[in-house]
Amino acid sequence: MRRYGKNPDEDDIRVRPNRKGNRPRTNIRPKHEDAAEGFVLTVDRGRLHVLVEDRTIIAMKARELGRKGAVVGDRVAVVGDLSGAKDTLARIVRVEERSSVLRRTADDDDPFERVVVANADQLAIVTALADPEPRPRLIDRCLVAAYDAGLEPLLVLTKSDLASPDKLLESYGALGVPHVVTSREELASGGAADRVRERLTDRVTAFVGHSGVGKTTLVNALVERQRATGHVNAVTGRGRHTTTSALALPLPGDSGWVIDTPGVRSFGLHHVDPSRVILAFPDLVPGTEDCPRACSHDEPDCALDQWVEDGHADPQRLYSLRRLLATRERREGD
Ligand SMILES: Nc1nc2c(ncn2[C@@H]2O[C@H](COP(=O)(O)OP(=O)(O)OP(=O)(O)O)[C@@H](O)[C@H]2O)c(=O)[nH]1
Ligand SMILES: [Zn+2]
Repeated sequence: MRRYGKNPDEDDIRVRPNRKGNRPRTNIRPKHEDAAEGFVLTVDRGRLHVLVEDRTIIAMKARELGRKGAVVGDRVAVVGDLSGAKDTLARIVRVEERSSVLRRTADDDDPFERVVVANADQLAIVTALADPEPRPRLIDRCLVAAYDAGLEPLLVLTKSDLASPDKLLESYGALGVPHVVTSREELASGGAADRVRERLTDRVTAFVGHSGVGKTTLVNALVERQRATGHVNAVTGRGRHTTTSALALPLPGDSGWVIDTPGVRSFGLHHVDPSRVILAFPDLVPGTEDCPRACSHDEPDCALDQWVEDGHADPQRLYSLRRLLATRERREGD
């Protein structure tokens, strides 16, 4: 986490080295030098549950944060009563710079984007092979959200005791997305959790999935404890938006974080920029040089068609990219 100058006589404007080595950035020295570092575990009706050292404390946003909110996965600076004792309330005075931001909109016509999880580096997309039936469009939309946010996707296909994963895996073959297949038997033996955990080591992984796919069952197996009830907000009522509060759970032995998110019916992509999605297809990027300005790569003048026809890349890759991009255009519902 960031450190600030120890000498109070130092200039107020500090230049901090930046990893990319370009534009130097200035930072006003923050007021709360004595603040503790915290990690947001969940948000419950405006109250944030924050891990400070080994205690979970309840905190609220300080007014000085303005409209900027803290979400699950955020690294924050907290002041006030940090004892974690009953009925104490600390204040979050700063939200540290995020390494990633997973967003969704309630639906595609909704311009209001919600930050779902901060600082995740992987998105586990949980899909049942049956009961409920897989929804390839929802998977595609989650993939687009992952690529847009710079998260590595992981397909977790549950309930293989009910149906074969072959057909689904075939349609994702060209995308090269890593996958894990689990079944009821493997859940019982612990094998499923072991294999999924291998993919989670030392990472922050957000789990998303449609309701009923077995996400909670799997997450509980991964973290080896029953989740305390009442942490995750439920649907607030008909016609209103579902509260999207996720819950961060540590993996055994501090080997990473699982961030469980409430079941989703849709994954709005209003905010997605196609020029970021193509970055997940580095093999196709050189082919976009002759594209018209602001090409969506899913339009008649797109240069990728000719480029792929000339043999520079696998046509299946372009097909997959187009399929993903098209999920932004169509209505949701399946
Ligand atoms: N046959 C079979 N059933 C499973 C498997 N994994 C989970 N289930 C069952 O699927 C049902 C739904 O599982 P949950 O873990 O509650 O699903 P969820 O995705 O968390 O759903 P929500 O809580 O609604 O978000 C439960 O009855 C589980 O016992 C599996 O691998 N095979
Ligand atoms: Zn193009």
